Amino acid sequence: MALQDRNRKGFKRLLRSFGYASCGLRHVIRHEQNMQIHIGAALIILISAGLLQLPLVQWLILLLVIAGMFALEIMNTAIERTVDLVTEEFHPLAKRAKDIAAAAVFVYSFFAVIIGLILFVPPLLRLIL
Ligand SMILES: Nc1ncnc2c1ncn2[C@@H]1O[C@H](COP(=O)(O)OP(=O)(O)OP(=O)(O)O)[C@@H](O)[C@H]1O
Repeated sequence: MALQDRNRKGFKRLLRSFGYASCGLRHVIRHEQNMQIHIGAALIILISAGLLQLPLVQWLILLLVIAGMFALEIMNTAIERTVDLVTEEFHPLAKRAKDIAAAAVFVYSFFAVIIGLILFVPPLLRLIL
């Protein structure tokens, strides 16, 4: 956002903010392999949920988990870019910051997989057995 826009209010500013956000989103989708993997996984999960006709509450849980995953990956990328802006030299604190941001994604992914198993294994077993 241009610096002089920061004090402006109103619909135009809101629209401009959406524009900047979609620019950031496009960047992450284009340049982050992990984000592409998350999108692929989310599509497979949503199609599977449709095929298994999961109940509404389980759909809502899935959507929340998927949205959280996307948002966390986007924040991780923002932290990576910020660290790169501060230094492109090797620095222990740069490593620490990036590793911790990656750990946040890892922890969330771990629990997302557990939630996925809890939601999908019972209907899959019912289908198979
Ligand atoms: N400036 C730096 N100083 C020290 N270590 C760094 C620095 N930049 C990156 N690293 C180390 O390299 C790892 C990978 O960093 P990089 O910026 O390539 O992210 P990445 O693993 O490609 O993440 P993603 O795949 O999500 O883009 C970091 O987690 C960190 O351990």
